[in-house]
Amino acid sequence: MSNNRITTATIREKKSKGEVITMLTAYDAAFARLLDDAGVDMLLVGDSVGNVMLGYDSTLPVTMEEMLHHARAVCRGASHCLVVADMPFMSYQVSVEEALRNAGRFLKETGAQAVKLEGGKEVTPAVKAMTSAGIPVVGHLGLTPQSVHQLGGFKVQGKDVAAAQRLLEDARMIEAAGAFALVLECVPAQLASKVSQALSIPTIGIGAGNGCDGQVLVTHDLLGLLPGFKPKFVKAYRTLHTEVSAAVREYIEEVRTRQYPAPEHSLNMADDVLEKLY
Ligand SMILES: Nc1nc(=O)c2c([nH]1)NC[C@@H]1CN(c3ccc(C(=O)N[C@@H](CCC(=O)O)C(=O)O)cc3)CN21
Ligand SMILES: CC(C)C(=O)C(=O)O
Ligand SMILES: [Mg+2]
Repeated sequence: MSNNRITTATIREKKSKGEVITMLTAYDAAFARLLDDAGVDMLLVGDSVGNVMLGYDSTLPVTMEEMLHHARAVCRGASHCLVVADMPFMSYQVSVEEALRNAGRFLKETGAQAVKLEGGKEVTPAVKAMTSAGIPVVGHLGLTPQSVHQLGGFKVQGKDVAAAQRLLEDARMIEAAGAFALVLECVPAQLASKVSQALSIPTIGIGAGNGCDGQVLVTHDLLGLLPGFKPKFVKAYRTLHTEVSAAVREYIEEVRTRQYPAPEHSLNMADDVLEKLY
């Protein structure tokens, strides 16, 4: 571990100092290097890799092997920020033993420094086993996409009194189980603020308002690389899909009209060698 690497302690300290934590998703080494160099605090190898990179229509089909493959690539590209690997659906629900073994694979086989898993009270035995084994854990409450079929769609969570109270209780239990941070996805801003004040560990919001201790976003959403996907909480800081499309159209046109490759892109042999060719 290098000396200036962001650690779970750095992330906890940021909350006590009132410094806002920044987190983005990464799925490959090239993006990991760009985001790391830009100074983001944490990278999440999200199981959203299923939607964003693998063409699935949910996160449910994503496997351990796929997550390990992407986590390895991200860790090769990231040298300063803290890398968190998302545990895929069914890698931590069956038994605590299986959960612990799978969490351990991320630290052993990829270089990730922490894992993230979705859920409240029901996952606290797994969170305890992991943290007892020295594996830092990030929790995830609110809209938990691995439960999309049970939730009945991608909807804001914790809107009524009972649901809000349950979420606050789950948050307390995840903290007590040893998690060092907690993602809150698609919960009312007022509830996310309350949870953030009630916990000593930092909350990291996505669609959870400005009162969280940090924010996370899917990098491809902030760059506008996925035309058509625009939930209310997404801010597209650029519209790169139009840039990508324009660049590729130019390439196609220049190749077809023999403008590319131009002489400066061609590799030549020496004249005396050329003369000896028949
Ligand atoms: N590219 C990408 N970005 C994400 O943020 C993301 C993924 N993929 N895949 C995994 C999950 C799925 N996510 C989603 C998907 C859809 C909505 C959505 O349609 N939200 C509605 C909420 C409607 C309501 O209840 O009011 C919205 O309009 O914001 C939200 C989060 C977040 N995650
Ligand atoms: C949206 C974030 C929190 C996530 O879990 C993912 O990208 O998989
Ligand atoms: Mg996820």
